[in-house]
Formats: sequence, C-alpha cells, structure tokens
Amino acid sequence: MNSRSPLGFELTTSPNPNDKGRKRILDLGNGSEVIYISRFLPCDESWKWLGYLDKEIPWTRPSLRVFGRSCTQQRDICYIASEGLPELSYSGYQPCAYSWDDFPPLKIILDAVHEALPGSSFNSLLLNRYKSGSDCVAWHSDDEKLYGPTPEIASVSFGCEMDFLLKKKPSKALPAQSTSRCLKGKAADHHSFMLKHGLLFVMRGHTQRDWLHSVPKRVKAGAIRINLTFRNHWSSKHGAQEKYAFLLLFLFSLFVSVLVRVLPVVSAIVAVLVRVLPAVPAIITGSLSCLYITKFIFQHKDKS
Ligand SMILES: O=C(O)CCC(=O)C(=O)O
Ligand SMILES: [Fe+2]
Repeated sequence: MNSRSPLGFELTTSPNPNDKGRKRILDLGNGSEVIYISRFLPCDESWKWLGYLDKEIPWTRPSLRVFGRSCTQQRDICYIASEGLPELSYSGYQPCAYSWDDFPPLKIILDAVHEALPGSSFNSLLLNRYKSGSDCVAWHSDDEKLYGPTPEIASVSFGCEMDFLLKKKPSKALPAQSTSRCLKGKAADHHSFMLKHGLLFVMRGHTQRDWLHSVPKRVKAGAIRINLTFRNHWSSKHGAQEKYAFLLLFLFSLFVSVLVRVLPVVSAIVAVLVRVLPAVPAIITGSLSCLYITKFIFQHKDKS
C-alpha cells in the first residue's frame, strides 16, 4: 500500500517480506494477553513515518485535573476518531477529535494493523509524542467504559526506544500481602518490554481489567518517540445493539422454556383428540338414532 505524503515522499506499510517480524503472544493468565510484532514496519519506512507525524500532527500538551490538582500532561497528544463516536474525555480534558480524512496517510497504518490482527476493528487513535527523557506515562489502565469490557489496544512505536512496563493490579479478593505470597512461584505479576522502532504491541482480553501499564521516564534524555494507539471506541449504537440482542436472547430462552413445559400437555390433548375423533361420527349417529327412537315411542304412546 502506498500513499503520497504531504511531505512529498512515499509512505508505505509493506514490510520487507524477508525481514517480516514474527508475531509473539504472551499469555498473562486469566484471559489477558499481549502480542508483539517487532519490525512490523520496516526500519526506513518507520523513520519516514516519524518525520511525517512529528511535523504534520497538530500536537497539544493538555492541562489535566488529577486528584483535584491541575497539572500538565507529560507528553504531547492528538486524537483522531471516526464520525459519530461520542466525545473522549479524561481527567477533565476533552481532546478535539480530528477525522481520519485530516491525515489520510494514517489510514495506511490502520489498514496494516487490521491486516495483522484479524477480527480487529479500530475506530479511534490516540497519538503520543515523547519529546524528552522526562516525558512518560504513569501507571494506568485504559479501562474506560467507552472501550467495552475487553478492549483491544494496538500500539505502533516510532523513534527512540522506551520501556513498557506491566504490573498486575492487586487482587480485590485477597489482602495485598497475601496476594504476592500466593503468586510466588506462579505466573509473574510484572513484565517489561522494549518498545522498538517499528514495533506493533497489542494488549487484549482482560489486560485493562487486571493489569496496569506505564512508560517510565528515561534516565538519559534521548531522542523523540512517537506512538500510535489504535482503539475501538464503543458507540452508544453498539451499546443499544447489545441490549437489544440481550433482550431477544432473553425472550427466546423464555419462549423455549415455556414451550418445554407446555409441550407435554399439548401432546396429551392431541393424543386424546386423535383417539376420540374417529368415534365422533359414530357418537353423532348413535345420539341421533336414540333421539329419533325416543321421539317415535312418545308419538305412538300419545296416539294410543
Ligand atoms: O506510549 C505508549 O506506548 C503507551 C501509551 C499509553 O499507554 C496510552 O496512550 O494509554
Ligand atoms: Fe495506556
């Protein structure tokens, strides 16, 4: 796939077939997993993408309200969403939603991500730019209701390598101390990944429900890093469709359970009818004959 960028160079997403990165899947347990494909985009192309994104995207560094205090977000962001989606809002900030048509080359990466993740369907994109070593993302999970119960979040990285950390949320069922003791020797509750230039990293299943992630500050102030996080924003239409499907399923199961109870009664009535019906002509003829004989006897009795 090719598209001419506003900068005049060809932007492609067709990775070098000889250098195509392998898809690795890490099962985090309890229905959470991450996928990473290094060299998802070829190195040279990824540098072109970095240049394009750095110059063409209208980056903003928003002011947020966190625990009642205002602070500046420690990275630049931009938000792109398909038409008709409800507005995104977090920590008292509502980013302006740009359209995919404002940045047509981004559709090339969107298509490549869809191709790499069969069944995925992303309709919004949050772009992050880390300009210096002090830019970062604190521990959080992207578990907003608008992403649904098991969000799939696919992120493509460009530029300077940064660490991506995952840590398990404390279990609600057990006190914090006994949780770590219980998990000892079992599945790890911390993971660290290197977000390399051109890498596709995906979190899915219950990862947002059960895990926190962060991109910590770098000790050495390095070069710029840009990251694209593709998300599927549940529209109210999806929610309504789900409720409607649930109602239909409920009515159908109610109908089946009533049918299962009523069916034996109906079949008993049918069985009785099947036995009685052939006798009906005989019963009618017999009754009429009786009537006629009784009438005949009474008429002759009156005359005599
Ligand atoms: O920069 C990254 O790789 C992660 C960004 C992130 O976690 C987010 O935008 O929610
Ligand atoms: Fe995140």
